[in-house]
Amino acid sequence: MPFKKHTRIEISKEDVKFSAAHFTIFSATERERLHGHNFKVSLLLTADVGDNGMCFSYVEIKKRLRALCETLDEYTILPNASPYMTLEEVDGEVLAHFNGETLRFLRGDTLILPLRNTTVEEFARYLLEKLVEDAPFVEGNEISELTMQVSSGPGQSGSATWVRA
Ligand SMILES: Nc1nc2c(c(=O)[nH]1)N=C([C@H](O)[C@H](O)COP(=O)(O)OP(=O)(O)OP(=O)(O)O)CN2
Repeated sequence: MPFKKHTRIEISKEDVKFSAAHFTIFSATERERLHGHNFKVSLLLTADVGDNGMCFSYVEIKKRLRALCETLDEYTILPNASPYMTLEEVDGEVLAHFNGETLRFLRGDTLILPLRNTTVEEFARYLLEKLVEDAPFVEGNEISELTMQVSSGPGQSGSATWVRA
């Protein structure tokens, strides 16, 4: 029976992470208070194994994951696609309007991302989409599946998966 051999590479290193402040919005009227996490980022990758017994050096993956984490590190992260909150930038501040109140943040401390919420599942989707944008990396290494996982603490995480069509 014909079959194709794949290998799975997992990168799950303590220093592949980003520290950020956020608050999860649960409904039009309910949210958490602002708080922070060290969000840990892991990647599970499926690719073909070459005749040299390797798919490709996972150093390349770690380099990209660390670079992606650096873009999110040490910010208050706000979603600009929330169904319940609107953002506006005024005089060097970001004003977040939610449920009749306004939260104010210094623009320089804030990262506004195309997310619906600042949840682990949305962070995972965002980071996966950023990684897959690197077509030479994905195409060049015959990667067939990628699963990006983001954890807000031990025992809780969200993930997003991309499968080659
Ligand atoms: N589906 C999701 N639900 C929740 C998320 C999320 O990202 N996706 N996030 C939160 C909160 O932001 C919070 O940071 C995590 O919730 P909490 O359980 O309070 O986290 P702790 O690290 O304090 O875990 P403990 O079990 O309380 O130690 C909520 N929901």
